[in-house]
Amino acid sequence: MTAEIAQTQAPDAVPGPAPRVDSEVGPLRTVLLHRPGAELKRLTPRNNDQLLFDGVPWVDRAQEEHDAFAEVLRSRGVEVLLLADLLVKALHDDRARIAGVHSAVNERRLGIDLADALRSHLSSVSPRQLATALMTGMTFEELPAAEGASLVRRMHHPHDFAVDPLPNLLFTRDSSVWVGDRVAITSLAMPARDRETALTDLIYAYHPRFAKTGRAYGAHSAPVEGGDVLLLAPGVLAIGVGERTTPAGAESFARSALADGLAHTVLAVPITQERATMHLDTVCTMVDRDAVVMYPAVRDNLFAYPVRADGDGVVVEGPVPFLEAAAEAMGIDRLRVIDTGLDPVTAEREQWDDGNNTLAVAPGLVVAYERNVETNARLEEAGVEVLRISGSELGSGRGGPRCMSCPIDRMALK
Ligand SMILES: NC(=[NH2+])NCCC[C@H](N)C(=O)O
Repeated sequence: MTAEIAQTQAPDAVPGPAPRVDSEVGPLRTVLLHRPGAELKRLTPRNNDQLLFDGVPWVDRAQEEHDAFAEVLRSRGVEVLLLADLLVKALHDDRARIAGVHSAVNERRLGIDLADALRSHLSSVSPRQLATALMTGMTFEELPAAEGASLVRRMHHPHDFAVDPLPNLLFTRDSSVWVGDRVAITSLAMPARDRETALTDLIYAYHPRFAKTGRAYGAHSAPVEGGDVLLLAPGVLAIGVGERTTPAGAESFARSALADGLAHTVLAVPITQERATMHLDTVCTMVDRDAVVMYPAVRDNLFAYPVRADGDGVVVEGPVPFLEAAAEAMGIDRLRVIDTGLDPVTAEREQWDDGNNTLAVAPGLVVAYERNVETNARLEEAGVEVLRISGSELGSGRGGPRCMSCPIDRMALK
């Protein structure tokens, strides 16, 4: 099935109970992906670091790899929603259009006149053209011709960005996260990704499918990224705190989840503040209801600060060993760590290539990059079924199957 056919089939509203996500591994019903598009063509050796890519991907191949990823999910009965389709649909609402235009036009960069010209241009184009501009960005050379002189236009290089592209939209995990039947619009730490949440925000606000969806983490002030949020079990969240999510982000997310009754325990987990471990899900993902795959180098030194509700406030304990705190909060004897037993160099290489970043389709069934041969073999030895996808190009953005997916509906665990 092509992406084109799939999009025309995605219904605006689905009958039945409201979608919800209470775990990392409950059978996956619906997932949000973003098929990478022209925004990846904006990457050059001069801007790729700033745009958080480690190279310049071959875009056609990245799209093929992504289509194959989506197809693997569909073959397992998962409904795949594509972000661009949802965005176009949402932008049919005038309020969404205003919000979208507002998010794209940066007066500090453009100056008042050019900003006005861009605003009126973007307000006049079709929803699809506006969606493209919002995702792909615009260079100065692509701005509409305008009357009168513009110093800003004259002095910028034609290839400078008037509206920044969003190549990291690919990683839908980070810009929104479902907890129970609510969705939280996150607050992304890096300037290159900041505007992504304007798009997820307007999708959930104006796409008819989400008309009844409530919000979590309404404040979305301090940085919290979805890659740091793990739903270990119903009512139990782990939040990585490191390069992206800050202590303030973890605290306010925890407070709001506890106050809303979406969680009874939130484990704040410090992780090393560096690119290789930018999110908790780069070192640890769940592969079964009581099992995780974890980067061996962090296994014995992951700690957690358990946060629980206490009257109107919270109590904070710890630090305590993560695995023990998690098992206790989850009400199980032990949270198993799949013993990858890898030598440190192989482990480091496969961690970098997102070997620990798996997406569970059901308990004991995960999608993983094929290149992480050793980690995948150990998962299979431990009884986890691995659906392999290729990610030679997708991986240049440093994200694996979990990063590239935002579950919207999972069945309850029995
Ligand atoms: N959940 C994740 N691990 N996401 C990976 C995001 C990768 C992206 N290039 C970034 O640097 O932000």
